[in-house]
Amino acid sequence: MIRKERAVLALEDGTVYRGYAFGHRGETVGEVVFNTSMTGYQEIMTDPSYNGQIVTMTYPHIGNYGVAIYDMESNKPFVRGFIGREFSEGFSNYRAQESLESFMKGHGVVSIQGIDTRALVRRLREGGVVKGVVAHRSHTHPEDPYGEFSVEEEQALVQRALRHEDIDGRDMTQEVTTALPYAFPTLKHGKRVVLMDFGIKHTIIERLAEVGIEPIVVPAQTTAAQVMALQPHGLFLSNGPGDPAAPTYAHRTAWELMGLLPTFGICLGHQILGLAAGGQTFKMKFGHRGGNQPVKNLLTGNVEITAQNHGYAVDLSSIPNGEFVATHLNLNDQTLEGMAHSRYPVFSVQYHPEASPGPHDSRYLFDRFIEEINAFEGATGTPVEKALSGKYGV
Ligand SMILES: NC(=O)CC[C@H](N)C(=O)O
Repeated sequence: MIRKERAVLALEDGTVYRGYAFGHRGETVGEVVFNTSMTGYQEIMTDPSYNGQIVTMTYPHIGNYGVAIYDMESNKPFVRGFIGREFSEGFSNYRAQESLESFMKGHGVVSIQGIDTRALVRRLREGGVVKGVVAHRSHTHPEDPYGEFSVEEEQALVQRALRHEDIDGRDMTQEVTTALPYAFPTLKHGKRVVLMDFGIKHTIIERLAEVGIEPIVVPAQTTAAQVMALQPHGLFLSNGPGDPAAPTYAHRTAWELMGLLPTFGICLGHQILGLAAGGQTFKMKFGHRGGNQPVKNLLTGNVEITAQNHGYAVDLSSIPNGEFVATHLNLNDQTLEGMAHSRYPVFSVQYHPEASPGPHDSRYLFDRFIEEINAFEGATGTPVEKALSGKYGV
């Protein structure tokens, strides 16, 4: 009989799931969320937007194609922990260099498998996301990693989850943004776009480069004056972790630049545009995380199947004076998925048009961005006059 090292997942509501240790041996705490993608575990783990979260994959078998260096969305995993029904120990993929477990061990990702992930996801859907602790028995009882935790020990882990700081209200962009600006070299000379890095995924940079954009990636705290000093043709606001209401400096920068540059925002970047315009965001019960979220494009009437990863949404009705209008809606719960400024070439989506992992239905948004940049450049007058000429609005 193979003896497996024990582990538990203890939630702040007192629920304890007993399973087996996987990945780096230790103990971890974070917000427990679920993702319904069937593939893309590596991209999910390395997406900085998951900073502070422990991700449960609903698909029951994870890890069988290993981990490949080309599939990194950033330089390391940002998930605080990973939960699966069953993780593969081996892998079969000519592109891969290592197994999921060796990747997790190399980067300190504490994980648990062998729990009833369907029951866990039902709980998160019904009660909303909660904080939780994943603890490996080998961490506290190295002499007997195969034994059970006592009820007292499990209750202490529940208390640890309860005491953990909420994501709500926390500015986490500071933890993931680049320390220094850097340029992304492209083969052909392209349009210069300042990319505010709140926790950028590499695939977004690649999609921008593909349409002829040369991004200059700058730290989240960069001011509007510093952005303009780079003489860009456009502005991009990236995805990122945490509560979008917290990084108020970013709302100010976005507000000061509104109308001066063609602007595209994705996910956290979309939320920041809503907040910059005086609107509000709210925390959703369990968010949207997966690769098959249906979104209606209100401009074309098409339905796009989209990749998503967010726990907050913009309340469009809270934005004063109809500054932004809805362009995309989620067909599952009717929340706002995209908006455009009523006068300026400024638009954004809550979902991830770069996918990775996910369908490619929404890639046209990158073409739209370069079209807006080219049109803005071709127009005459001051930046505000160009933006106000009305040619580039919805
Ligand atoms: N992917 C993202 O940019 C996520 C945005 C934000 N942290 C949210 O959870 O809603």
